[in-house]
Amino acid sequence: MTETWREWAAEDTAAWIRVPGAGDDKYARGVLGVITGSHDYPGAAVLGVEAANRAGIGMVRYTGPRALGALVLARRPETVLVTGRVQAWLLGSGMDAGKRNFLLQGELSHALASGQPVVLDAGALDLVGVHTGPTVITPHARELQRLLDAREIPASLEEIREAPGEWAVRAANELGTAVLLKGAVTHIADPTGARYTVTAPGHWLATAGTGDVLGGILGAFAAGHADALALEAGAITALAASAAFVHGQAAAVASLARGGGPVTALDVADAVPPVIGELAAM
Ligand SMILES: NC(=O)C1=CN([C@@H]2O[C@H](COP(=O)(O)OP(=O)(O)OC[C@H]3O[C@@H](n4cnc5c(N)ncnc54)[C@H](OP(=O)(O)O)[C@@H]3O)[C@@H](O)[C@H]2O)[C@@H](O)CC1
Ligand SMILES: Nc1ncnc2c1ncn2[C@@H]1O[C@H](COP(=O)(O)OP(=O)(O)O)[C@@H](O)[C@H]1O
Repeated sequence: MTETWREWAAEDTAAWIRVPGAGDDKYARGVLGVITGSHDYPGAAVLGVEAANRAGIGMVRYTGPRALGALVLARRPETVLVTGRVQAWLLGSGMDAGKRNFLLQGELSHALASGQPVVLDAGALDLVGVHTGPTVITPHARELQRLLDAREIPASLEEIREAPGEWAVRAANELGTAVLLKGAVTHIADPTGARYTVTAPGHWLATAGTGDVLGGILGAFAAGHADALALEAGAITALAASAAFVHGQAAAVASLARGGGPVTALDVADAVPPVIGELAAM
Protein backbone atom coordinates (compact mmCIF):
# COMPACT_ATOMS: atom_id res chain seq x y z
CA MET A 1 0.00 0.00 0.00
CA THR A 2 1.30 3.45 -0.88
CA GLU A 3 1.29 5.62 2.19
CA THR A 4 0.41 9.30 2.11
CA TRP A 5 2.93 11.35 4.01
CA ARG A 6 2.24 14.88 5.12
CA GLU A 7 5.03 17.42 5.55
CA TRP A 8 4.74 18.78 9.09
CA ALA A 9 4.64 22.56 8.95
CA ALA A 10 5.30 25.57 11.16
CA GLU A 11 1.54 25.97 11.80
CA ASP A 12 1.33 22.34 12.99
CA THR A 13 4.28 22.87 15.32
CA ALA A 14 2.94 26.18 16.63
CA ALA A 15 -0.10 24.36 18.01
CA TRP A 16 2.24 22.38 20.30
CA ILE A 17 4.29 25.28 21.64
CA ARG A 18 3.40 25.80 25.25
CA VAL A 19 4.00 29.28 26.63
CA PRO A 20 3.96 29.53 30.44
CA GLY A 21 1.19 31.54 32.06
CA ALA A 22 0.79 33.47 35.30
CA GLY A 23 -0.43 30.35 37.07
CA ASP A 24 2.52 28.17 36.10
CA ASP A 25 5.41 27.17 38.31
CA LYS A 26 8.28 24.90 37.32
CA TYR A 27 6.36 21.75 38.18
CA ALA A 28 3.28 22.81 36.23
CA ARG A 29 5.47 23.37 33.18
CA GLY A 30 6.74 19.80 33.42
CA VAL A 31 9.79 17.97 34.70
CA LEU A 32 11.87 15.76 32.41
CA GLY A 33 13.72 12.77 33.82
CA VAL A 34 16.91 12.18 31.84
CA ILE A 35 18.95 8.97 31.92
CA THR A 36 21.56 9.39 29.20
CA GLY A 37 25.32 9.39 28.63
CA SER A 38 28.05 7.03 29.69
CA HIS A 39 31.77 7.10 30.39
CA ASP A 40 32.27 6.53 26.65
CA TYR A 41 29.82 9.24 25.53
CA PRO A 42 29.51 11.80 28.33
CA GLY A 43 28.74 14.63 25.89
CA ALA A 44 25.39 13.13 24.97
CA ALA A 45 24.14 13.75 28.52
CA VAL A 46 25.23 17.39 28.39
CA LEU A 47 23.70 17.96 24.95
CA GLY A 48 20.32 16.43 25.79
CA VAL A 49 19.96 18.36 29.04
CA GLU A 50 21.05 21.59 27.36
CA ALA A 51 18.53 21.12 24.55
CA ALA A 52 15.69 20.28 26.93
CA ASN A 53 16.35 23.52 28.79
CA ARG A 54 16.51 25.52 25.57
CA ALA A 55 13.22 24.01 24.39
CA GLY A 56 11.44 25.29 27.52
CA ILE A 57 11.02 23.04 30.52
CA GLY A 58 10.13 23.46 34.18
CA MET A 59 13.04 21.34 35.40
CA VAL A 60 15.35 18.51 34.43
CA ARG A 61 16.21 15.67 36.80
CA TYR A 62 19.36 13.93 35.58
CA THR A 63 20.29 10.43 36.72
CA GLY A 64 23.74 9.08 35.95
CA PRO A 65 27.23 8.43 37.27
CA ARG A 66 28.58 11.20 39.51
CA ALA A 67 31.20 12.28 36.95
CA LEU A 68 28.52 12.76 34.30
CA GLY A 69 26.29 14.64 36.70
CA ALA A 70 29.18 17.02 37.32
CA LEU A 71 29.61 17.61 33.59
CA VAL A 72 25.91 18.26 33.12
CA LEU A 73 25.93 20.70 36.05
CA ALA A 74 28.96 22.51 34.68
CA ARG A 75 26.95 23.35 31.58
CA ARG A 76 23.50 23.64 33.22
CA PRO A 77 23.56 24.31 36.97
CA GLU A 78 19.74 24.39 36.85
CA THR A 79 19.77 20.59 36.63
CA VAL A 80 18.66 18.61 39.67
CA LEU A 81 20.42 15.35 40.46
CA VAL A 82 17.87 14.22 43.05
CA THR A 83 15.44 11.56 41.89
CA GLY A 84 11.75 12.38 42.19
CA ARG A 85 8.55 12.86 40.26
CA VAL A 86 8.79 13.61 36.55
CA GLN A 87 6.25 14.04 33.75
CA ALA A 88 8.28 12.35 30.98
CA TRP A 89 11.54 10.50 30.39
CA LEU A 90 14.41 10.75 27.92
CA LEU A 91 16.42 7.52 27.91
CA GLY A 92 19.44 6.14 26.11
CA SER A 93 21.34 8.85 24.19
CA GLY A 94 25.07 8.17 24.47
CA MET A 95 24.60 4.73 25.99
CA ASP A 96 25.69 1.32 24.84
CA ALA A 97 23.03 -1.33 25.46
CA GLY A 98 25.79 -3.94 25.69
CA LYS A 99 27.48 -2.20 28.61
CA ARG A 100 24.46 -1.75 30.91
CA ASN A 101 25.11 -2.51 34.57
CA PHE A 102 22.55 -3.65 37.15
CA LEU A 103 22.01 -0.20 38.58
CA LEU A 104 21.36 1.37 35.19
CA GLN A 105 19.09 -1.49 34.14
CA GLY A 106 17.03 -0.90 37.29
CA GLU A 107 16.77 2.84 36.66
CA LEU A 108 15.69 2.33 33.06
CA SER A 109 13.17 -0.33 34.07
CA HIS A 110 11.73 2.00 36.70
CA ALA A 111 11.24 4.73 34.08
CA LEU A 112 9.70 2.35 31.58
CA ALA A 113 7.30 0.93 34.16
CA SER A 114 6.12 4.38 35.26
CA GLY A 115 3.42 4.68 32.59
CA GLN A 116 4.77 8.09 31.71
CA PRO A 117 5.74 9.31 28.23
CA VAL A 118 9.14 8.05 27.13
CA VAL A 119 11.59 9.04 24.41
CA LEU A 120 13.82 6.06 23.66
CA ASP A 121 17.08 6.88 21.89
CA ALA A 122 20.35 5.15 20.94
CA GLY A 123 21.40 2.74 23.73
CA ALA A 124 17.86 2.28 25.07
CA LEU A 125 16.19 1.44 21.77
CA ASP A 126 16.34 -2.28 22.54
CA LEU A 127 13.98 -1.68 25.48
CA VAL A 128 11.05 -0.79 23.24
CA GLY A 129 8.19 -3.13 24.03
CA VAL A 130 8.53 -3.05 27.81
CA HIS A 131 7.32 0.56 27.91
CA THR A 132 4.00 1.27 29.61
CA GLY A 133 3.35 4.89 28.58
CA PRO A 134 3.18 6.82 25.31
CA THR A 135 6.51 6.10 23.66
CA VAL A 136 8.52 7.26 20.68
CA ILE A 137 11.75 5.74 19.46
CA THR A 138 14.28 7.98 17.69
CA PRO A 139 16.67 5.79 15.67
CA HIS A 140 18.82 6.71 12.69
CA ALA A 141 18.81 4.20 9.84
CA ARG A 142 21.64 2.05 11.24
CA GLU A 143 20.03 1.88 14.67
CA LEU A 144 16.69 0.91 13.12
CA GLN A 145 18.39 -1.81 11.09
CA ARG A 146 19.94 -3.26 14.26
CA LEU A 147 16.68 -3.00 16.18
CA LEU A 148 14.69 -4.78 13.49
CA ASP A 149 17.40 -7.39 13.08
CA ALA A 150 17.23 -8.15 16.81
CA ARG A 151 13.47 -8.72 16.40
CA GLU A 152 14.12 -11.07 13.49
CA ILE A 153 12.82 -8.61 10.92
CA PRO A 154 15.48 -8.73 8.25
CA ALA A 155 16.29 -5.42 6.59
CA SER A 156 19.56 -4.13 5.20
CA LEU A 157 20.83 -0.62 5.81
CA GLU A 158 20.56 0.01 2.07
CA GLU A 159 16.89 -1.04 2.05
CA ILE A 160 16.09 1.30 4.93
CA ARG A 161 17.95 4.18 3.32
CA GLU A 162 16.14 3.62 0.03
CA ALA A 163 12.65 3.46 1.56
CA PRO A 164 12.82 5.10 5.01
CA GLY A 165 9.08 5.75 5.12
CA GLU A 166 8.18 2.13 4.50
CA TRP A 167 10.55 0.97 7.22
CA ALA A 168 9.40 3.58 9.72
CA VAL A 169 5.84 2.33 9.22
CA ARG A 170 6.89 -1.31 9.47
CA ALA A 171 8.74 -0.58 12.70
CA ALA A 172 5.80 1.36 14.16
CA ASN A 173 3.44 -1.51 13.42
CA GLU A 174 5.76 -4.32 14.53
CA LEU A 175 7.01 -2.58 17.66
CA GLY A 176 3.70 -0.97 18.59
CA THR A 177 5.15 2.48 19.11
CA ALA A 178 5.64 5.83 17.43
CA VAL A 179 8.83 5.95 15.37
CA LEU A 180 10.91 8.97 14.43
CA LEU A 181 13.42 7.80 11.84
CA LYS A 182 16.14 10.43 11.50
CA GLY A 183 17.66 11.60 8.24
CA ALA A 184 17.77 14.53 5.84
CA VAL A 185 14.05 13.83 5.64
CA THR A 186 12.86 12.58 9.02
CA HIS A 187 9.91 10.18 8.91
CA ILE A 188 7.50 10.04 11.83
CA ALA A 189 4.92 7.23 11.91
CA ASP A 190 2.77 5.48 14.48
CA PRO A 191 0.59 2.36 14.63
CA THR A 192 -2.61 4.41 14.32
CA GLY A 193 -1.64 5.57 10.84
CA ALA A 194 -0.09 9.00 11.42
CA ARG A 195 2.54 9.68 8.72
CA TYR A 196 4.59 12.88 8.83
CA THR A 197 7.80 14.02 7.21
CA VAL A 198 10.06 16.82 8.32
CA THR A 199 12.50 17.94 5.63
CA ALA A 200 15.59 19.61 7.03
CA PRO A 201 16.08 23.08 5.56
CA GLY A 202 19.82 22.39 5.17
CA HIS A 203 22.35 19.67 5.80
CA TRP A 204 24.75 21.05 8.41
CA LEU A 205 22.80 18.94 10.95
CA ALA A 206 24.79 15.91 9.82
CA THR A 207 27.29 16.30 12.66
CA ALA A 208 27.99 14.54 15.96
CA GLY A 209 25.55 15.05 18.77
CA THR A 210 22.66 16.69 16.91
CA GLY A 211 20.57 13.57 17.51
CA ASP A 212 21.20 13.98 21.25
CA VAL A 213 19.92 17.56 20.94
CA LEU A 214 16.78 16.35 19.17
CA GLY A 215 16.17 13.93 22.07
CA GLY A 216 16.34 16.81 24.54
CA ILE A 217 13.89 18.95 22.56
CA LEU A 218 11.45 16.07 22.24
CA GLY A 219 11.79 15.14 25.90
CA ALA A 220 10.98 18.71 26.91
CA PHE A 221 7.94 18.79 24.62
CA ALA A 222 6.67 15.51 26.09
CA ALA A 223 7.14 16.71 29.68
CA GLY A 224 5.31 19.93 28.85
CA HIS A 225 2.30 18.10 27.43
CA ALA A 226 1.72 15.45 30.07
CA ASP A 227 -2.00 16.28 30.20
CA ALA A 228 -2.50 15.96 26.44
CA LEU A 229 -0.52 12.70 26.43
CA ALA A 230 -2.61 11.27 29.26
CA LEU A 231 -5.76 11.97 27.26
CA GLU A 232 -4.42 10.93 23.87
CA ALA A 233 -1.27 8.79 23.72
CA GLY A 234 -1.08 9.53 19.96
CA ALA A 235 -0.08 13.09 20.82
CA ILE A 236 3.47 11.75 21.14
CA THR A 237 3.59 11.49 17.33
CA ALA A 238 2.67 15.15 16.81
CA LEU A 239 5.15 16.16 19.50
CA ALA A 240 7.90 14.14 17.78
CA ALA A 241 7.20 15.84 14.45
CA SER A 242 7.16 19.22 16.20
CA ALA A 243 10.52 18.52 17.85
CA ALA A 244 12.04 17.52 14.49
CA PHE A 245 10.65 20.71 12.93
CA VAL A 246 12.11 22.94 15.67
CA HIS A 247 15.44 21.05 15.44
CA GLY A 248 15.75 21.64 11.69
CA GLN A 249 14.79 25.30 11.97
CA ALA A 250 17.23 25.80 14.85
CA ALA A 251 20.03 24.39 12.70
CA ALA A 252 19.08 26.85 9.95
CA VAL A 253 19.03 29.79 12.39
CA ALA A 254 22.37 28.70 13.90
CA SER A 255 23.93 28.43 10.46
CA LEU A 256 22.57 31.79 9.35
CA ALA A 257 24.11 33.38 12.46
CA ARG A 258 27.43 31.96 11.23
CA GLY A 259 27.24 33.30 7.72
CA GLY A 260 25.47 30.21 6.42
CA GLY A 261 28.36 28.05 7.59
CA PRO A 262 28.66 24.90 9.70
CA VAL A 263 27.12 24.45 13.12
CA THR A 264 27.86 22.28 16.14
CA ALA A 265 25.29 20.39 18.18
CA LEU A 266 25.49 23.01 20.95
CA ASP A 267 24.95 25.78 18.37
CA VAL A 268 21.72 24.03 17.36
CA ALA A 269 20.55 23.85 20.97
CA ASP A 270 21.40 27.54 21.44
CA ALA A 271 19.25 28.49 18.46
CA VAL A 272 16.13 26.71 19.72
CA PRO A 273 14.74 29.68 21.79
CA PRO A 274 14.31 32.10 18.84
CA VAL A 275 12.63 29.34 16.82
CA ILE A 276 10.23 28.65 19.67
CA GLY A 277 9.66 32.36 20.17
CA GLU A 278 8.69 32.81 16.54
CA LEU A 279 6.35 29.81 16.61
CA ALA A 280 4.75 31.04 19.84
CA ALA A 281 4.01 34.38 18.15
CA MET A 282 2.19 32.77 15.19
N1 LIG B 1 29.42 13.61 22.00
C1 LIG B 1 28.70 12.52 22.28
O1 LIG B 1 28.58 12.10 23.42
C2 LIG B 1 28.07 11.79 21.18
C3 LIG B 1 27.41 10.63 21.47
N2 LIG B 1 26.82 9.89 20.53
C4 LIG B 1 26.31 8.61 20.93
O2 LIG B 1 27.15 7.67 20.37
C5 LIG B 1 26.50 6.43 20.37
C6 LIG B 1 26.75 5.77 19.05
O3 LIG B 1 26.08 6.49 18.02
P1 LIG B 1 26.44 6.25 16.51
O4 LIG B 1 25.39 6.85 15.70
O5 LIG B 1 27.83 6.70 16.21
O6 LIG B 1 26.41 4.67 16.50
P2 LIG B 1 26.32 3.57 15.44
O7 LIG B 1 25.08 3.57 14.69
O8 LIG B 1 26.66 2.33 16.16
O9 LIG B 1 27.51 3.98 14.44
C7 LIG B 1 28.63 3.25 14.37
C8 LIG B 1 28.82 2.98 12.88
O10 LIG B 1 29.59 4.04 12.36
C9 LIG B 1 30.57 3.52 11.52
N3 LIG B 1 31.73 4.37 11.60
C10 LIG B 1 32.43 4.72 12.69
N4 LIG B 1 33.42 5.54 12.34
C11 LIG B 1 33.33 5.72 11.00
C12 LIG B 1 34.09 6.45 10.08
N5 LIG B 1 35.11 7.22 10.46
N6 LIG B 1 33.75 6.39 8.79
C13 LIG B 1 32.71 5.65 8.38
N7 LIG B 1 31.93 4.92 9.24
C14 LIG B 1 32.28 4.96 10.53
C15 LIG B 1 30.86 2.15 12.04
O11 LIG B 1 31.24 1.36 10.96
P3 LIG B 1 32.53 0.41 11.04
O12 LIG B 1 33.68 1.23 11.55
O13 LIG B 1 32.15 -0.68 12.00
O14 LIG B 1 32.69 -0.04 9.65
C16 LIG B 1 29.53 1.70 12.62
O15 LIG B 1 28.80 0.98 11.65
C17 LIG B 1 25.02 6.70 20.63
O16 LIG B 1 24.75 6.34 21.94
C18 LIG B 1 24.94 8.20 20.46
O17 LIG B 1 23.91 8.75 21.25
C19 LIG B 1 26.68 10.41 19.19
O18 LIG B 1 25.47 11.13 19.26
C20 LIG B 1 27.85 11.27 18.78
C21 LIG B 1 28.15 12.34 19.81
N1 LIG C 1 22.12 14.95 5.49
C1 LIG C 1 21.36 15.44 6.46
N2 LIG C 1 20.65 16.59 6.28
C2 LIG C 1 19.90 17.11 7.25
N3 LIG C 1 19.78 16.56 8.48
C3 LIG C 1 20.45 15.43 8.72
C4 LIG C 1 21.26 14.81 7.74
N4 LIG C 1 21.82 13.71 8.28
C5 LIG C 1 21.36 13.64 9.55
N5 LIG C 1 20.55 14.67 9.83
C6 LIG C 1 19.89 14.94 11.10
O1 LIG C 1 20.91 15.09 12.08
C7 LIG C 1 20.59 14.41 13.26
C8 LIG C 1 21.64 13.33 13.50
O2 LIG C 1 21.27 12.50 14.55
P1 LIG C 1 22.04 11.16 14.89
O3 LIG C 1 22.23 10.36 13.66
O4 LIG C 1 21.37 10.55 16.05
O5 LIG C 1 23.49 11.72 15.28
P2 LIG C 1 24.27 11.68 16.67
O6 LIG C 1 24.16 10.25 17.13
O7 LIG C 1 25.66 12.05 16.32
O8 LIG C 1 23.62 12.62 17.60
C9 LIG C 1 19.19 13.86 13.05
O9 LIG C 1 18.24 14.77 13.57
C10 LIG C 1 19.04 13.77 11.54
O10 LIG C 1 17.70 13.91 11.11
